[in-house]
Amino acid sequence: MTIRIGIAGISGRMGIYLAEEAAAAASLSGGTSRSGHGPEGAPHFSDITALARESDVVIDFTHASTVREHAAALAATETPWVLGTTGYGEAEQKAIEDAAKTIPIIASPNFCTGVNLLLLLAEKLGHALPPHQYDAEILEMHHRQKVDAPSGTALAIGRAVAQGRGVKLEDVIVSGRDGHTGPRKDGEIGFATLRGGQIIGSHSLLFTAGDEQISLTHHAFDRRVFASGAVRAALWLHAQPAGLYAMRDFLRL
Ligand SMILES: NC(=O)C1=CN([C@@H]2O[C@H](COP(=O)(O)OP(=O)(O)OC[C@H]3O[C@@H](n4cnc5c(N)ncnc54)[C@H](OP(=O)(O)O)[C@@H]3O)[C@@H](O)[C@H]2O)C=CC1
Ligand SMILES: O=C(O)C1=N[C@H](C(=O)O)C[C@H](O)C1
Repeated sequence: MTIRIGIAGISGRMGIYLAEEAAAAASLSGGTSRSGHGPEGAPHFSDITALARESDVVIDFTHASTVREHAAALAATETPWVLGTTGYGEAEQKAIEDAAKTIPIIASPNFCTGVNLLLLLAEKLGHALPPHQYDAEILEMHHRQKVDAPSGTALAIGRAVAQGRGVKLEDVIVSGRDGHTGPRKDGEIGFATLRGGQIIGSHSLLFTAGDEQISLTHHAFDRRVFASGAVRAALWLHAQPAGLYAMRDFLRL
C-alpha cells in the first residue's frame, strides 16, 4: 500500500521541499496554505480536515497559531501528525498531548539527525559539567524571515542541558541580554539570537569555564535535510500506535 502524505503549509519555504520528498518516497495527496498557492500539480485543500480525509499522514510546517486547530482536526479524523512547526506555547503543547491520546504524533523542532544527536550530547554534558564551573550558552542564527525566537531547536537544546542538570529551563533561562545585566549567575542557560540573510539554520552550544571550553555546532546547509527527515519520520509514524513521539524514538537514539 502506498502511503498518502499531506502537507500543511505546502506553499512555504519548507512546504516546497516536503512536497518533493513526499512525492519521491510515497504518494503526495496535496496540501493546504492560506493563500491557495503551492507546487504545480499538487492538489490544494481548503482546510486541514479536507486534507486529512485524503491523507494517511499529515506533515505540518506552518505557524504556531494553527496548532490547536490542527490538533483537534487531526484527532477527529484519526490522522497521524508529523509536527515541525515551532514557536508555540503551553496551551498548544496541551492540545498536542490531548490529541496524542487518539493519534500518533511526532513533534520535533528539528528533523535533522545531527541536531538530535546534539540534543543527547547536550543532556550528557549538562549532567557531567558542574553549573558553577561551566557556563552554558546557546547561539542560534537564522534567515531574516524567521518569525519566532529563540528557535525551537535552541529551546530544545536548552531543555536538554536543563534536564541533564536536573532543573527546569524556565527557572534558569536568560534570553537576549541587553543593558546593565549585572554579572552572570551560576546555572543560567543563556540564549543569543541572530537574524539575517538566508541562513538556513545554525545552532551552537558552549560550555565555557575559566580554563577550558567545549562547543558543539550544527549547521543545516539545505532545507531538504529537514524535509527528508520529516518524510522518513512520517513513514515510520504511520505504523505506530497513538502517542506522542520524538525524533529520538524514530532514530532509536
Ligand atoms: N522542525 C524542523 O525541522 C523545522 C521547522 N521549521 C518550522 O516550520 C514552520 C514553517 O517554516 P517555513 O516553511 O520557513 O515558513 P513559511 O512562512 O515559509 O511557510 C508557512 C506555511 O504555512 C502556511 N500557513 C498557514 N497558516 C499560517 C499562519 N497563520 N501564519 C503563517 N503561515 C501560515 C503558509 O501559507 P501561505 O504561504 O499561504 O501564507 C505557508 O504555506 C516554522 O514554524 C519553522 O520554525 C522550519 C524548518 C525546519
Ligand atoms: O524557521 C526555520 O527556518 C527553522 N526553524 C526550526 C527551529 O525553530 O528550530 C529549525 C531550523 O533551524 C529552521
